[in-house]
Amino acid sequence: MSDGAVVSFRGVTKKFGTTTAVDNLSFDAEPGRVVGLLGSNGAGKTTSLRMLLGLARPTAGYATVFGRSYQYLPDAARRVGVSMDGIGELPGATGRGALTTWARMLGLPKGRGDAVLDRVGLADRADRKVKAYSTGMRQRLSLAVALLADPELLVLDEPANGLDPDGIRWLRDTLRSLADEGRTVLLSSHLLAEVEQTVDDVVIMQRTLRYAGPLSDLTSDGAERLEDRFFALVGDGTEGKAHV
Ligand SMILES: Nc1ncnc2c1ncn2[C@@H]1O[C@H](COP(=O)(O)OP(=O)(O)OP(=O)(O)O)[C@@H](O)[C@H]1O
Repeated sequence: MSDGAVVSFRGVTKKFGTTTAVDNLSFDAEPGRVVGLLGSNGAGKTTSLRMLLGLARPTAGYATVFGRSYQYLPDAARRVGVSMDGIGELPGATGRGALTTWARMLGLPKGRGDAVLDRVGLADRADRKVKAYSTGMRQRLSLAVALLADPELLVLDEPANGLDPDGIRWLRDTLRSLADEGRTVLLSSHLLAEVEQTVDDVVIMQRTLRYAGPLSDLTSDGAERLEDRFFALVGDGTEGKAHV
């Protein structure tokens, strides 16, 4: 682990029966950086994030947050904000109601929900039922839940999915300002064009690690596009029926 890494993967492998979803994955996420975990559909991104959060057990290797396994990290639910399908969803509640419930569970003041609703641009739709939200509004609400406890690390699984161009720009600016505040953001995505304008560092995986480091090193300071480098590293989509 490098000194002070917020997230570390070391030789992480996950097998589901005879399928190897993740194979010997190692990388670090450094403080104050926006790190994009990139890969085609089925590359193992969500499985990797689930292992980081203690939701799946590695077959080999280990992943840590702030130097510890998530399940042994004191105050983990406050220090690590998570946006991932199936986590924090309360479709029968209103946006405000869902955040109030989560704030209570995290031992936070009730007003905290309104603060994050404002930050994600949902204040004027706070009293609508979540089940009536569009996909983009659900993404914003999910980020609001992740931000509730003012976490040092955000782990976001495909946060750009379902956002319109305005939403993508909003997400980019929001993630940048979160990193400027000293937070670390680890996000997964297969939307290369959006990621290219958002992240500082990239981790490209296709079951195994293909690249980890600054985006600028990969794209020769803008001379090459991320998409071209991505396909050179993972193949053209025929391997594992990749689709990006
Ligand atoms: N619980 C599970 N049981 C069996 N196989 C699984 C399970 N979870 C994931 N897999 C398999 O592991 C591989 C990696 O899946 P994963 O969801 O991590 O990929 P991903 O990169 O997040 O893909 P996507 O971009 O499509 O969400 C796939 O082949 C998937 O079918």
